[in-house]
Amino acid sequence: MASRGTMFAAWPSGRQIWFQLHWLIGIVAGTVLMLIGLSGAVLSFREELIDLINPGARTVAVQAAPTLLPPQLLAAVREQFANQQVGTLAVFAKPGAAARVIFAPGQGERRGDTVYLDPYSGRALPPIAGAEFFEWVETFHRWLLLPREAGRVATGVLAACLLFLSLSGLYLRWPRRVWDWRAWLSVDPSLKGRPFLWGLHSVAGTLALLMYLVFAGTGIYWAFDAVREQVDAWAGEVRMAGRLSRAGDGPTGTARTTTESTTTESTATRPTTAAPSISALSATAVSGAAPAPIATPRMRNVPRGDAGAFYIQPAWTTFEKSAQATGGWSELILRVQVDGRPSVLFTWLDTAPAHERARNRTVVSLSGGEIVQDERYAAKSQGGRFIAAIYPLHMGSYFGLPGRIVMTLAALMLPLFGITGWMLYLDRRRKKRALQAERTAMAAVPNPAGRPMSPNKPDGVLVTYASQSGTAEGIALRSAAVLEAAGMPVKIMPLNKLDPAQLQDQGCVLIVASTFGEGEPPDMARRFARQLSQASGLTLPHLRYGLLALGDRHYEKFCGFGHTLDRALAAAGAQALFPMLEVDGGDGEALAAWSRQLQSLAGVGGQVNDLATLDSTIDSVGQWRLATRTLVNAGSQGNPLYDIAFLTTQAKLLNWQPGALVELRPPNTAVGAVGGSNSSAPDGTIGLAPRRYSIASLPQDEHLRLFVRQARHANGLGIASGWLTEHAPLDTTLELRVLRNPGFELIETVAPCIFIGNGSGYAGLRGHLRARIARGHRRNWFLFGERHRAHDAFCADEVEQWHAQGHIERVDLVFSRDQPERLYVQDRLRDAAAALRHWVGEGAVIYVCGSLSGMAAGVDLVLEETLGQAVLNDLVAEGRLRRDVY
Ligand SMILES: Cc1cc2nc3c(=O)[nH]c(=O)nc-3n(C[C@H](O)[C@H](O)[C@H](O)COP(=O)(O)O)c2cc1C
Repeated sequence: MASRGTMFAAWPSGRQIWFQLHWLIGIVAGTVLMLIGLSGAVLSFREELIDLINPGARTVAVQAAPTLLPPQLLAAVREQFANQQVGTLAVFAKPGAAARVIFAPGQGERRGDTVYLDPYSGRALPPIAGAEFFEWVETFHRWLLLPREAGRVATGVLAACLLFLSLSGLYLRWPRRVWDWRAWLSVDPSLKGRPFLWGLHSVAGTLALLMYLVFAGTGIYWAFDAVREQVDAWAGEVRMAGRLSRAGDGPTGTARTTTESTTTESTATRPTTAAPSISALSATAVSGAAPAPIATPRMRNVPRGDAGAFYIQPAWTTFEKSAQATGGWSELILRVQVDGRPSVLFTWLDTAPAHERARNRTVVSLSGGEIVQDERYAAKSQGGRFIAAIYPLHMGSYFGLPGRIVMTLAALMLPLFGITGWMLYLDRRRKKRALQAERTAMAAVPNPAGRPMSPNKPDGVLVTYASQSGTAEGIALRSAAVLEAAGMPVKIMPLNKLDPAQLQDQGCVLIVASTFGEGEPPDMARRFARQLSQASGLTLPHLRYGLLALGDRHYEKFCGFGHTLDRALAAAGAQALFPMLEVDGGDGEALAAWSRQLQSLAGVGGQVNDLATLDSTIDSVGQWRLATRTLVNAGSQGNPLYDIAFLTTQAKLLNWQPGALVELRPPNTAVGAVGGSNSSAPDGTIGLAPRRYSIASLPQDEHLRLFVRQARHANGLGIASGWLTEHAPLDTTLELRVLRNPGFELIETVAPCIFIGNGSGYAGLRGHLRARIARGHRRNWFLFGERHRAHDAFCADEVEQWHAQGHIERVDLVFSRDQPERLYVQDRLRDAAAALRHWVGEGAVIYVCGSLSGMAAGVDLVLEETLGQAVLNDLVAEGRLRRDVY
């Protein structure tokens, strides 16, 4: 058993570690990032959406009269909202644009109310709808609805995760043809399954990479004080005390627009205004240390003044003069500062600002009306401008509307990522679980012949695999199990545990290798591939090898790595046991060919059912109760055939595709019960290896039905079939695994179908027939063989009834021993050659289920005779000849 230990994966390579981290972080953080992306997309057009919901609520009809100036507006506010403290007042030069007041928050409130004012009269406009929703979205986007500090760190960590995912994703998808744009940006829509998802995921990632780096970088900047301070310091942006109260420029600064600043990119010049009337407000109304109108962590303790309570006319006049001297303003926010010397802070944009955060800040003393600070965007250093651009870069508004659209699309793509990433992960997990089950099954199988498992012995086989997502590994494991079951000494190990030089010691090696990237080896096999390409003096004259290459024909280099291996082994003098087999997706025919090769290598017959379903994948595993068991061929010359039904209490298990298989492992007691033993099992099988049967029912039947032929040997009944048909008491509960059977699945088509089979093969055909009938497809031809009508016509009643009802167009039941000469399915098919050609000409799909040697081989021959090899090849290539034979 020592050789089994080598089945487990070797130490992962650096690339595999990156991959593991990528999906781990992707799964953990990706889900929240999806929501952050969605909320960001909603916020990016918040202003437009609010205007859409509230048409005209933030603009009034343009009048010839001048608009009120801030002192007048504040007076109007004071009249209408006597009990409220004004936090900030925003005014806009754009004609008709409403002014906006944000009041200081009340006790226990996070944010004060927002009121829009008619700029001509100062009258409060009706409240706008939807603002609260956007605030909620913003709270989620910036703090995940957590308390601010904790939320800020949490979003910062998520931003760091996004950065990691973007960079590791870039590394993992780095194409070999770096200069070919297609390698980076095209995804073939004809790909299916995992390759398609992978393509979508990586191409979308490439497209959005730059935007994600911006999202992540800006997010990290806002989240962590230390980072921000460091970046500010590099940029030479030293914060002055007064700067702490910058309106609308909080540390996170994003999406402040509705409440504190504006995204308007208006270049409108300020309209002509009349001389302001002086507010009658008294300077004695100073309210000292009012709570911060809009508290941000760093602003919390800075006292604020109630702007409405101050006589700000002198300060306004000074500001006006100063701003007009440099061309005027397009929008401004004013706030009274009472920490230290009372002053008014004007945060404002020029008439043609570079972007929404190209702000100027002017602080004017309240008492003397002189300028205390005047910080102009135009005078900022490169570093200062860079810091100011962080928010517009995050929003995309730095590049105007196109930039905003691009960033919004990138944010919307985060869910696409999350979903494709999750799908890839779930697919991988499903495969991993299936593989784990295979490994466990392998580990449980005793060495049947009791021989030492030395692959170095001439009759020993080394099975090795190169797999990215588990398909090749699964096939390798099942291949090894099959060879073991046939009594061959087998050793299995992944290719990353092998050194090309080690092959010199092997007599026979079977390799199952998939292709990844662009015709490249899977990650796990890169080292081996590199060593092989460098091993110029490698000679392997004693080695015989069989190669199964997995790939997808939609890729330019179909089975590229398989070909690389094949060439290298041949060049080293190794002998191919058979020409390399290529598997495109779940190509049942290629796998059946591999199965036959395994069978001939092992020198056994009768095990092809296990082999032909090498690429099966598990749909479900669950407990089923053996409910009924009926002998359906009493008096037959053949072995007894039982119709067996299982029931389950778990409704979710009632889910499979027609053509699916069920796998069961008889309990240990079955060996004793049927009187067999591992080593003496006459069919070369090993005791408790799993057995597979076609499912004859559909999920809507609410039971799982099998037709099981009881195997009889000189020393007793077959272990599984004997247990199932005779020894297992009714109501026994056992675990069944339902497996997909890709090579035999029903094709969804209105084209005609021909169903050919014999014996217990009826089970596989019955599921298909039932499904076709349920879907209203009547162009079905059923051609089936058994021995005697008197005893073996177990399916005749229902099939003839379906025929009479018109569900099956043509039925041929062939009873081989009911007439003097033996007559089989293939003979009837030959007689019906003209009809066969006609049906195939109409696009028919042919399903064959039943015995391999007796029936399927004969049917193959007739198909070739009747249709010709070329048509037969086409049928196989198009997946129109589907077989489940054993
Ligand atoms: C990202 C990616 C790249 C692939 N590149 C190729 C290729 O270049 N040539 C090819 O024939 N198949 C290619 N395939 C298809 C795989 O080889 C195929 O799906 C195979 O069954 C995977 O087996 P595994 O699960 O053992 O890795 C690619 C699949 C993916 C997901």
